[in-house]
Amino acid sequence: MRRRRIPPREDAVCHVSAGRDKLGLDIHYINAFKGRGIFTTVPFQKGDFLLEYRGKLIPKEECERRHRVYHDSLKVFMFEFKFDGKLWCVDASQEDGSLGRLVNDNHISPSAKMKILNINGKPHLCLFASRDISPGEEIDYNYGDSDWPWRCKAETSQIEKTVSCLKPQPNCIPNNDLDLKHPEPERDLDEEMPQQGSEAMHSSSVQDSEEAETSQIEKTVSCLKPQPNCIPNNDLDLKDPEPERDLDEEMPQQGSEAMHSSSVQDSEEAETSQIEKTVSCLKPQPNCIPNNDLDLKDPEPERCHSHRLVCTTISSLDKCIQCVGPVSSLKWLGYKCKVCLGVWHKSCLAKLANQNCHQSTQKEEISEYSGRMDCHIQFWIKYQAMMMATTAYQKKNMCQIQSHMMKIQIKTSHYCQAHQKVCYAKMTSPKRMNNQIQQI
Ligand SMILES: C[S@@+](CC[C@H](N)C(=O)[O-])C[C@H]1O[C@@H](n2cnc3c(N)ncnc32)[C@H](O)[C@@H]1O
Repeated sequence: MRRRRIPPREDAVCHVSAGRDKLGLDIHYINAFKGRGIFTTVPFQKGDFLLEYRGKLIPKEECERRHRVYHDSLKVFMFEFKFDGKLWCVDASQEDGSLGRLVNDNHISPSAKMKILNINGKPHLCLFASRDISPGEEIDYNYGDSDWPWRCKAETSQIEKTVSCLKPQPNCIPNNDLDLKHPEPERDLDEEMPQQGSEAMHSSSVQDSEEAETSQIEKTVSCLKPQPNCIPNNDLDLKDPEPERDLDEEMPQQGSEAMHSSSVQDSEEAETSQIEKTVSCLKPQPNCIPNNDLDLKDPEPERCHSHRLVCTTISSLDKCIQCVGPVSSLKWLGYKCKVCLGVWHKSCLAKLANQNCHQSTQKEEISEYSGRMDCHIQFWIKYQAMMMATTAYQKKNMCQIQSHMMKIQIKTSHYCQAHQKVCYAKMTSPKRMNNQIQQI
């Protein structure tokens, strides 16, 4: 027997107002690449309200500010849209247990469409079924026309192979470290029933209010999708609205292109080269490795059988043990052994690490040396490796991601959540960030 259908708009208002997700939906871990997704446990009819993309509603200026400080892994949770002639963003980067933020992209045959509903004068991003959906199907929608890294089948299949051994990621990761606030509270239900909401899409574009539901909105709103990894703020330019469309229409094409901002890209490029060096130290780690394991020239081997290195400012009078060269007339940043007080250039240590990298397998080296590495260096290496993995991800080099994760013995499935926590902590204080890295 067919269940009585609640009018979709009414259903949406009800759930939005209550600030809760609908029954009949569940979080599933899919794989290490795609992460989690939302799946149905009951059938849904075409047009049914499914979910609200909940988060913190922020104006354009705050959205731009967060773009500057957020890591790419957080930016994907920023959904920008146009409403009432202004640019808004729902920032769902906080792990708050809501389902909408976990809905994945599908630009080929999505099961849902995003629309903007005006509820009590405020915009709400709501997903509606774009076709009948059977139990067990994934809810997904078109994030918009962007160069989303995951939209490459070859890559995906490669990842499936490479990460097939990884354990599933936990469904909902609470993040207590966030200072971000929750979305707006409940709204009234006694509004008039609109005929349709605007469609919205994830990415750097925007969606408009119901009264301005036009095809243009659909383009701009396409960027509404949980914003792609690195969408520069200037991608938020709004275009003129298009005429309304109902849920049965095909998904609009996204107007804005999602791309990494040049600043982010540049800094990552720069970081990468340094990281390359740093991570290389994960191999036969010279930093804090006993002398007999390395070719380090130790000035006083009998007094220091195991270097304990810290990254610190070195006096201009001290010379690097490895190259024995004067550095500069000023203090320099390098590594000092807390036991023998020997000092090394970072670059010299990196070279040593590279020299030793073929002596044993990486895994053996990590397990052998990681226990002896100075905590400070562990933080640094882990952080750098994570950043490097992020760069690899953005460059669609999945093998490299695997490789970097292996180096620091973090499973890819755990990497995302660990990284997210570190990024949040970084926004608040360096100490917090260090604590997070330490917990990895
Ligand atoms: C808004 S989040 C969706 C939830 C995410 N899967 C998770 O577990 O947190 C967007 C991120 O999910 C992943 N994603 C979304 N759609 C995807 C797809 N079709 N294939 C692979 N990854 C996808 C990407 O990593 C993207 O940055």
